[in-house]
Amino acid sequence: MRVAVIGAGSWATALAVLLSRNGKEVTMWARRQQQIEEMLEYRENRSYLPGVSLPPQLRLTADLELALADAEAVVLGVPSHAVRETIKRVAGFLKPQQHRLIVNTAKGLEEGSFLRLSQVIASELPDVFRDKIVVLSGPSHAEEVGREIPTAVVAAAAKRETAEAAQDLFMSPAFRVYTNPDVVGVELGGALKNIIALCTGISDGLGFGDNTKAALMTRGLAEIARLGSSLGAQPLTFAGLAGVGDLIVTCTSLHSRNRRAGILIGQGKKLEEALAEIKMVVEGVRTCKVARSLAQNLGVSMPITEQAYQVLFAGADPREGVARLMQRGKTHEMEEVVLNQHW
Ligand SMILES: NC(=O)c1ccc[n+]([C@@H]2O[C@H](COP(=O)([O-])OP(=O)(O)OC[C@H]3O[C@@H](n4cnc5c(N)ncnc54)[C@H](O)[C@@H]3O)[C@@H](O)[C@H]2O)c1
Ligand SMILES: O=P(O)(O)OC[C@H](O)CO
Repeated sequence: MRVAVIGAGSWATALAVLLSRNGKEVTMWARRQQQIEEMLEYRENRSYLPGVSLPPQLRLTADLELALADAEAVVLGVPSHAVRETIKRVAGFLKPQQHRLIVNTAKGLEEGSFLRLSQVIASELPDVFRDKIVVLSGPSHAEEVGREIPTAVVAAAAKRETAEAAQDLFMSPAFRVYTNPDVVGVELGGALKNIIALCTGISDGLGFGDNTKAALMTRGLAEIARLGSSLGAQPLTFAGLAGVGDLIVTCTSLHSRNRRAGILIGQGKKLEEALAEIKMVVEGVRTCKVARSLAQNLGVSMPITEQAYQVLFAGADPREGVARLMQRGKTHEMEEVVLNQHW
């Protein structure tokens, strides 16, 4: 299968390398010609994925039409805020008979519309492409995938054949792909865990310990599942790779940009300073704003997300945010379940 990878950041590059190694004919598109020149010169994406060689057969271009010209699968690897403008441009070159798979790999929610990214993509494409959209998510840092470190992810699509086509495309000895029909849950798990990763980073930056991190991750997963279920996700999905799996990797890995940004904020840096230092996209920041509004609109309780919002956008002291979480009113651990039973 011929593949166009759209974007040339860390994740797009790691996936383009993986697909090339899988024997696919891959063209990777970057919006800046200068980045293409750099990658052509060094056969390495030094800015976003240093230390990983670009296979000689991987083609590179800043010409979007050329990238899509003979592709059958399109893999979108741009940040969430760029998904709509990118798919709008891509749409102009898509042909229903030729382009059989549209894979989104970004993790986020659209500001303003509150849409999941597969919904954003669907809204910009003719109906004939609806069943070709797949979401690839799960615990997968580019730095490790680029080095062929064993990784397992999940491909979610409304149609089973579509998810299986993505599974066939990406599957390799070091990259195991499961399928899942729950697009809503897989997308929300991938997007919302970034907020919790910022929080565990803040906790680490404040000098708190593993107990605090475990509490944030566990209660974070509870509020992810609460919002997800209210939006139609299957609760069990949050126990899978796109849920707890991605939460674990992002909250504990040194590769995580969200966690690293959180550490800097916990150490006293302003949000803008932290983002400038990380340089790469920190999706949890925008997602926090969107998720907080969604939760408020739906009447869903997300106390950790609320405190993250206060710290990121309202100038709250992170230490006081943790104190407010610790001193909330008493509650059951499984309140949604327990309150509906005799106990
Ligand atoms: N890095 C990972 O390990 C990883 C793993 C899984 C998923 N993701 C997701 O993939 C998405 C991309 O993340 P990343 O890590 O590759 O980011 P990155 O910061 O490494 O790279 C972002 C790339 O997008 C480009 N870009 C920025 N604005 C753009 C625009 N308006 N149009 C087109 N291109 C634009 C940048 O020039 C850069 O090349 C995110 O949603 C992230 O959550 C990342
Ligand atoms: O580096 P992060 O925090 O953006 O996380 C990247 C991926 O989502 C991990 O699966």
